[in-house]
Amino acid sequence: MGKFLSLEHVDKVFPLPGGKEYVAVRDVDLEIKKNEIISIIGHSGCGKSTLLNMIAGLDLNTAGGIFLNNKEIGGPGPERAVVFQNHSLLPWLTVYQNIEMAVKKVMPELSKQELGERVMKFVSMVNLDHAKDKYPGEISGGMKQRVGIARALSIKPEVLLMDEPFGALDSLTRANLQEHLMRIQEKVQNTVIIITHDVDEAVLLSDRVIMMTNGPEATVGEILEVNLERPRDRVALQQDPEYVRCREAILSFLYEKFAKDDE
Ligand SMILES: Nc1ncnc2c1ncn2[C@@H]1O[C@H](COP(=O)(O)OP(=O)(O)OP(=O)(O)O)[C@@H](O)[C@H]1O
Repeated sequence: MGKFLSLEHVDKVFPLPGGKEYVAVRDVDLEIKKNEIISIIGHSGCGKSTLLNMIAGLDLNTAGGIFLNNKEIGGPGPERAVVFQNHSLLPWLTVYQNIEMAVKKVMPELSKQELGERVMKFVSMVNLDHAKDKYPGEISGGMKQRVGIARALSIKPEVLLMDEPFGALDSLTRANLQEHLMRIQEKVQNTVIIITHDVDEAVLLSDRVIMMTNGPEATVGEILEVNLERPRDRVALQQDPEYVRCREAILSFLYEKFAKDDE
C-alpha cells in the first residue's frame, strides 16, 4: 500500500519587494497516516499556516512535493476541508443553509431528501439541532466554530485541516470544542491536522505532535508520539505519567531548545 499523505523535501519561499526572498519553510519531510490525528506546534511565524495552506492547496510549495494517495497536490479539493480560526460562515445564511450549501456543491447528485438528511446528520453531530435556523450573528463563537466543523465534515473529506480552530475562544468553550472534536473523530475516523499554540491541546487531541523549529528556514524539529489510549479524559490525564512526559517534551522543545525571546 502506498503512502497516505506525504510531504517530501518541501520548501516555501516567498518573494519580497525589491527582488529579495524569504525562505519560510525548508526541507520538510513528513508522513501522515490515514485516520491519524496530528498537531503542528511551534512559535509564531514558524510556518505552521504556510504548511497547512500548502496541504490544503491554497498556496503552493516552491520545491519538493506534497502527495495525497500518491497524487501530487496542485490546488484545493473537496477531499481536504479546512476550518479556520474565524469560522468563515456566510452571515446571510442560517446554520442549516451554511452546511447545505457546502454539501450541494460537492454532492450535486443528492436528492432533496438525501440532502436534507445529510445536512441534519452533521447539524446533530455538533448538537446544534436547536440552532439550525439561526444566523451566525445570533449564535456564540463556540457554536460558530461547531458549525464550521460540521460544514467541513459534511463534504466527507479525507483530511480535515484546522488552523488554530479554537484559538479565539475562551478556555471553557475551547475545552468543550475539544471534547466535541474527540467524540466526532471517534465516529468519522478522519485524518486530522491541527495547528495549535496550546501544549495541552496538542497532547490531549493528537496521536503525534509535530514540533517546528523557528523560521526562517523552519522545518520539523522533533516528532512526539502520544501513547495515550482513547477515549481520553482531560481530568484523569493530568495524573498520567505519559501525559506529563509528553507535556514536558513539548515545553522543553519550545522553551529550552527553540526558545524565542519575542514571545
Ligand atoms: N505572503 C507572504 N509573503 C512574505 N512572507 C510571508 C507570507 N506569508 C507568510 N510569510 C512569512 O512566512 C513565515 C511563516 O508564516 P506563517 O503564517 O506560516 O507562520 P505561523 O507559524 O502560522 O505563525 P502564527 O503562529 O503566528 O500564525 C512568517 O515569517 C511570515 O512573515
